[in-house]
Amino acid sequence: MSTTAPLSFLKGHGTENDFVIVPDPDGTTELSPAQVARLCDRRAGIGGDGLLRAVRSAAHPEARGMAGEAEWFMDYRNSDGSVAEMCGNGSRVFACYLRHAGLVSFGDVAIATRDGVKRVHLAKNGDVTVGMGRARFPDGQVTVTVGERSWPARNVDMGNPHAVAFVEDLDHAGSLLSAPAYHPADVYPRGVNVEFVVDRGPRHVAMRVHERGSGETRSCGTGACAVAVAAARRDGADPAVTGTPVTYTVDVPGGTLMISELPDGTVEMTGPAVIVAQGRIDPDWWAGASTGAPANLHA
Ligand SMILES: N[C@@H](CCC[C@H](N)C(=O)O)C(=O)O
Repeated sequence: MSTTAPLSFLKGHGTENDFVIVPDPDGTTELSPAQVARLCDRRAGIGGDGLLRAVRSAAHPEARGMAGEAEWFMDYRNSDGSVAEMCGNGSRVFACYLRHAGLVSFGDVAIATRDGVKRVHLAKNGDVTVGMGRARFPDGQVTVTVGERSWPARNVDMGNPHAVAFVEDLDHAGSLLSAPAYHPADVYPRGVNVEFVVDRGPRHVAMRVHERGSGETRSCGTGACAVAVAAARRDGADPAVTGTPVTYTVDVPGGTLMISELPDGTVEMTGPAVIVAQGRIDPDWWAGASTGAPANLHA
């Protein structure tokens, strides 16, 4: 069901991965892919790399089973309206929204996501730490290509799929206006997020990312985790073997994330998150957005 009622919204970002936030506690504002794309449109809408709908877990069929553990479900969508399993930066911004709205306090909060319950810690200095779960390394050799250049990529699953390519220069990834090609073509049946990585120093890397469903973004939390664990394995570091955590500093165009892999194999991500604005959607514009009237795209 699509709503025609005016919506309230907020806008927030984590290391400049930015989101439209739609509070919908009772789960009555189901958004179609076209409506999400309109809201995320940077010229004809509010603008964002993605959208976070905040629904009580008990009120959402995908989250009802997690309601005992996590009161709130993060219904994440990419800016093209597609659904993704998980969004790392989104989970930090989502927790920040819950605190901003007075729904939780600083400290620990559990959030239901399509990749299960995530434990988040909200520090008073603005940093937000998320327990991202374990990285998985699906089998398969992958090659990613941009223009004339190709690189071997590590296949990393952080709840959502990532291809991590170590490159000599981040500029070699080009403009990233379109999605990098990958081979074999059937390795990611539901698409993939592609990270390009260079070394900056000991356990310090920098990356660019092309996100499935959103294009190039200025940060990707699941991507930074995938990059950190891929870099650790490349560097011969495995906390499960040594029994000590391994931490990488990951620079993204929009800031810096700290990623730690713990001896139990779980990954933690720490970085800033902020709410920057709130408001109401104009009902006339929303009626047009809901009926599919043409938006003023790329005017
Ligand atoms: N920006 C996100 C990832 C969002 C989902 C991704 N585009 C996908 O389709 O898997 C993050 O911070 O993790």
